[in-house]
Amino acid sequence: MKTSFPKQDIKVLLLEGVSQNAVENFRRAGYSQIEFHEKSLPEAELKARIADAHLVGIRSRTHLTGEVLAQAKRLIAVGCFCIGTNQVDLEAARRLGIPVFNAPYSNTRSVAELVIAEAIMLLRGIPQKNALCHRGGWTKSAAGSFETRDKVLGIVGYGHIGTQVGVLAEGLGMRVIFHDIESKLSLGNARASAGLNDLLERADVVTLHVPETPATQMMIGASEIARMRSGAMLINASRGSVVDIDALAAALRSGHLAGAAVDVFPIEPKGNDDAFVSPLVGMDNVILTPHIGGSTLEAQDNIGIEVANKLVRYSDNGSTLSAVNFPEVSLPEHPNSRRLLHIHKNVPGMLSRINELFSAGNINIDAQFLQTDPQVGYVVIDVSTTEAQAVLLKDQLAAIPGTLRSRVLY
Ligand SMILES: NC(=O)C1=CN([C@@H]2O[C@H](COP(=O)(O)OP(=O)(O)OC[C@H]3O[C@@H](n4cnc5c(N)ncnc54)[C@H](O)[C@@H]3O)[C@@H](O)[C@H]2O)C=CC1
Ligand SMILES: O=C(O)C(=O)COP(=O)(O)O
Repeated sequence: MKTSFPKQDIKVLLLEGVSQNAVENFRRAGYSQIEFHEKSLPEAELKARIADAHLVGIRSRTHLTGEVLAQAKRLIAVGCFCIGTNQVDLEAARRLGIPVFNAPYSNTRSVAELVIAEAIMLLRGIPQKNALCHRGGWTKSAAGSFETRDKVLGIVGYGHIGTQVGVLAEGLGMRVIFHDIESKLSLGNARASAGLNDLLERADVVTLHVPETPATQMMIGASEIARMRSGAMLINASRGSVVDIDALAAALRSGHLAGAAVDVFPIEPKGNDDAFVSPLVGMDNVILTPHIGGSTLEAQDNIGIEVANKLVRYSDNGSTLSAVNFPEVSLPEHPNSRRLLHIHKNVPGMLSRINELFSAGNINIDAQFLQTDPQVGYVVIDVSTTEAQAVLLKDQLAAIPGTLRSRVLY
């Protein structure tokens, strides 16, 4: 499909070492201006690089704040090559008419496998035994070592990852309980707990799989940790903001908790050359991993394809299917029509003002797709007209008060 704005002029900015599959997908789709960075960029450089980018791809480390997005004058869409979208100011993006996409499933199995491996390791006391062996020590003892069979695994956040952890844990013979703010179908023999406190009081191992939201910030603080069973273990592969890390360190030091596995931190290094600092450093009974829950080659390769495809589809066709902050429109192609996009504030009378333009110009609408959310309306209009007339219509559409964006797609 030949787009009205030439694809070779569309600048794609990819950060944080997203999979080369993404680069290849963009190239295959005809995009040639691809700027690739292995790391996230310091804020000043990010603002400079994003200023003329049309599509940007990030992972969990790059913060697209309202201030950064305000610099991105040409940005048409954001791709989060991960699950979490808390690093993007989704409201600011929506107000600017910028849809944000992510990969909601591709790395979930990788996280679930890591969590199960960690549960086994923690229950056996392997982190401290391993550390001691490396220092020339030897603790051949069964004290503090347990099988997973019959132990209670408490899952906080029973979504895509939490449910998979539950299924794998039941395969090992664990008893699974979960807590979620939504009512959820139990898989296998898993049972909903009577609330977070009930789960904390009953579980031998607690694992966190909630997104970062205002409600989950510091969800596990000193008083929640105090409720956990003496000798219990905590696994956090969700977000660093969910756990009060100082309270966790104190509980591990005092021996109230026997161990922990932590993959995500309140402050994480920008890239592999930067130092990692945490109150948990140096504790033998803690497994520390550098936010690699979703970092397997399988997951990253699939995410590269999935998110690049979503960005290409929006850029080529206007489809916003599975956008996380935007009305979702999935569109068939009408190659013999011209396609116009109009993104606007969702205020009364907008559609009639749009349609007046077409009837005034005596232009037949071949197809029209509209979706709204409380803030934004997104309408796609396919019309039989010349390119020059489509450009004129785009300018007229842009002049309607409340317009956020208007484009001729092809
Ligand atoms: N360590 C890593 O590399 C990775 C970390 N993650 C993190 O894991 C999180 C979870 O991922 P998914 O399971 O795919 O998300 P999901 O959206 O499928 O599941 C999250 C669940 O948490 C529940 N929830 C939300 N707020 C809650 C609250 N206040 N209390 C209790 N439950 C609550 C939701 O209802 C939902 O069922 C992501 O948001 C991301 O932050 C995801 C992938 C990789
Ligand atoms: O998918 C997520 O939400 C993750 O936390 C993984 O983030 P990453 O792509 O490894 O920076």
